[in-house]
Amino acid sequence: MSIATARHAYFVTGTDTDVGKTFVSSLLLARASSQGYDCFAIKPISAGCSTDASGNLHSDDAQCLQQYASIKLVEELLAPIKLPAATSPHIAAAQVGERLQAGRVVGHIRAGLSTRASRILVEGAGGWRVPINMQECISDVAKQLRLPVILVVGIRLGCLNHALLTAELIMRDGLPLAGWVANCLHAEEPFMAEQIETLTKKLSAPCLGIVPYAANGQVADLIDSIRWPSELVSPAADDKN
Ligand SMILES: Nc1ncnc2c1ncn2[C@@H]1O[C@H](COP(=O)(O)OP(=O)(O)OP(=O)(O)O)[C@@H](O)[C@H]1O
Ligand SMILES: C[C@H](N)[C@H](N)CCCCCC(=O)O
Ligand SMILES: [Mg+2]
Repeated sequence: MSIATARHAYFVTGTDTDVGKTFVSSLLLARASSQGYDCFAIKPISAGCSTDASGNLHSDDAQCLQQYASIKLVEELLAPIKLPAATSPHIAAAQVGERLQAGRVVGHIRAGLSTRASRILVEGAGGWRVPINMQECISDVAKQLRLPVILVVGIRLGCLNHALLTAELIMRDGLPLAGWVANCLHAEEPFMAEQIETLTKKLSAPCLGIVPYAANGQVADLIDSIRWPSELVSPAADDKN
């Protein structure tokens, strides 16, 4: 049974590509689903898609997000732009003779956002300043959408600089940083606790969770390691937002 509450939508970015944006988004969706919320995620630009036997492009990220969503979007809303090359979106688009435009990407996302749900995520592509063409970045898409941002920090050497720079740019771009997630990419990481403590002290947004390394890649056991930003306020305020 689903529960109807206020609608909370977030743009999910990361300190880099491969830091766990899809993994953490899946976890948030699994948590929202388990709590009875209607939820889904959109992956507006998928680069590095495989081609199936019928010649159709397939986005692993989109399929993963769809698996944990309680609302199943049609493909055109779930993953509107699919590109074969596993590289920056502007290069992947040029490879197929296309040029992406932030305004058009936003149009696709808005179509998806018109679907009714109370918990929604939009997963970026790579990090905050990844180009989608030579003038615009994925951050311009987030800016036009005016969505609060969730920053996934892949905990590894170098993440402090990447996280602090990204948070600074998100705020300079005028968007609220709704929270950040420490995602443990490795089972063992020297000074992991110290790195997370540093981020907790230096980032001016709440830590939504410390997601442990999942040796089996399963998210089901981890849904209590993370919170939606809306859970940090009282349940009454949550419904009014
Ligand atoms: N906490 C974790 N435990 C175990 N494996 C993880 C964890 N977080 C991420 N991974 C794995 O790391 C890889 C990269 O994660 P993911 O695909 O979520 O990154 P991403 O930031 O979404 O990348 P992209 O920029 O391509 O969208 C995946 O194989 C994922 O399963
Ligand atoms: C193909 C990859 N998995 C992502 N979807 C796109 C990553 C773009 C990174 C660009 C960069 O920062 O150099
Ligand atoms: Mg991803």
